[in-house]
Formats: sequence, structure tokens, C-alpha cells
Amino acid sequence: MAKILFAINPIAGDIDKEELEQDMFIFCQRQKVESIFFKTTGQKDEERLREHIDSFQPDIVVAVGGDGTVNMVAKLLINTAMALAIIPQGSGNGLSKDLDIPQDFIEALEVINHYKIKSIDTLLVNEEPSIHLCDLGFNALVVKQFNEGDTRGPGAYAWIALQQFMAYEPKKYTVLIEGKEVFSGEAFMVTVTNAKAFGSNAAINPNGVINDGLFEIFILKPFPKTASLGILYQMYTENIDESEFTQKFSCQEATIINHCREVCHIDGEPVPCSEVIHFKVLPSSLKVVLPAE
Ligand SMILES: Nc1ncnc2c1ncn2[C@@H]1O[C@H](COP(=O)(O)OP(=O)(O)OP(=O)(O)O)[C@@H](O)[C@H]1O
Repeated sequence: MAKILFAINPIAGDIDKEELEQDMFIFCQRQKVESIFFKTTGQKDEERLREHIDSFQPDIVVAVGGDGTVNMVAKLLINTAMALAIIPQGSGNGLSKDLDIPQDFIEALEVINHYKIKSIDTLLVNEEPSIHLCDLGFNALVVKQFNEGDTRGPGAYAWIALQQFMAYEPKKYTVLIEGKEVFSGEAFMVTVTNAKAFGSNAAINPNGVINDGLFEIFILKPFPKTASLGILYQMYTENIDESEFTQKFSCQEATIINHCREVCHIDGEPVPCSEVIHFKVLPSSLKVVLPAE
């Protein structure tokens, strides 16, 4: 049986995890799994987790939290033999949805009992790993304000998005692929991803394949406010590629010039707003634990 390290974020998704911890402990005893439990504190978590991984040498590291927790765990596992499992307990849980990992706690825990392993692509964003998606513009601003706020959960996120939407002004970006300019102009947001959808299930890259050695750059160009409901509808019905306000590129490597140094996030965690951002795919670089069937 595999050695398992559980990395638990106690505050993710505004969910009390004490009972869940008991369940995970009982699960490990029942399955006779050698396991250790690591809790994040918000301070030096990556460093401390790396030490635990080095000394325990697990086969699987389970991220129990949201996309930020998944990112922190996953970046320590890239290009190693260890696999990432996810028990979704965040506000959005974007990557777990993309990988068809059950959102129900018990079902997600059972996956660790009966699983298959798949290698997926990850992305380097100015040398920082991204496992799910990276945004510039409107959504990144919402993510930043959400992270600075006291309230977690999907309701808080939606409320901030609504408040910011009316006042948001598109910003200028230039996209270069293989040194050639493919886009230059204003955009409401630019999303760079290997996955299909945001944690809210809004699909910005419905035909994205997580292990095809390519990533996508999705551009939402300025649009009249009257078009916003239609755009949302197209995202939720996986038809956004049909929109006259979007443009998409698939590539292995790209550079984005963020002329206004607009806010940016990687997997839900705000990062410094660089003017030049380089993206590169790392094909089949992360092993993930998925439901066997
Ligand atoms: N014990 C803690 N106290 C305060 N903050 C913490 C603690 N543990 C982790 N964090 C912070 O939680 C953030 C990651 O949260 P995570 O993304 O997993 O959940 P979420 O934001 O609720 O969900 P999602 O990303 O799916 O929207 C990081 O910024 C990390 O520093």
C-alpha cells in the first residue's frame, strides 16, 4: 500500500475540517496505510511541506484544500515519481473539477483507495509553476480582492466579481508566440491555461486537453455591458469559442507584454505584476491520482 502524506489547509473554502481529519485518519487505519498529516498555517508552508516530503518520502501527497493548496503541493511534485491526489475543500476547486475528481469528501477520499495515475502537463509562468490557470485583468483583480478579504467561499467571490464588473476598464496586452506578435490591443482579461474551466465551472477553454503538450491563451476583448449575460451563457454552455469577443491561441511557449502591469494570479494566488511574462509548457510533468473508472 502507498505511503500517503495529507497536506490540509484548515481555512480553505471556509470549511471546518476537524471532522474530516478524523475521517481521513480512520480511513488510513482501516486501509493500513502509512500516513502523516501536515497542516498549513499560511506561513512558510511550502518550505515546511518540502521538509516533510523529504523525510517521509510518500508515494502520494493529498492536497486537502482549494487551488492555492493544490498549487503549493503540486509544485513540489513536478518531475518526481510522487503523485498528487486532491480532496477538494476550497472555494472553487478548479483543477479537481477539470480532472473529474469527485467534489464529495468521502468519494474523493475513496479515490485514494481505488485509483489510476495519469501524467498531466503543467505550465511555467516566469519560472513559477501553474497547475490550473493564470489570469491577467478582471478575474485576477477579483481573485486579489477575494484573497485580501475576510470571507471565503464561492458566494464571497461572486459578490466581489459583481462589484468590480461595472467599473472595470480593459487594459492593453501584446501576445507573442515564437517571437511573432499575434495579438496587441485591449482586453477585459487574458487567461493562460492548460485546463478547461474556472472553479466556478465557467468554461473558457472547453476543448483544452490537459496532457497534449500545449496550453491555451484565451483573450476576452472589450465588450458592451449588454453582451455580458450572453458571454456568461456561452461560458456555461461551453460555447465561448463562438463569441465575437474572444480569441484563442494554442502553443508550447509564449510571451505576454502586460503594458499596464495589471494584476495577475497563478492558481488563485496573486503574484507580482511583471511587464513581461513568459509562459512555457512542461509536458507530462505531474502525476495525478484519478478515479480508477
Ligand atoms: N492556517 C492558515 N491560516 C491562514 N491562511 C492560510 C492557512 N493555511 C493556508 N493559508 C492560505 O490559504 C491560501 C490558499 O487557499 P486555497 O486556495 O487552498 O483555498 P480557497 O482560496 O478557499 O479556495 P480556491 O483556491 O479553490 O478558491 C494561501 O494563500 C495560503 O497562504
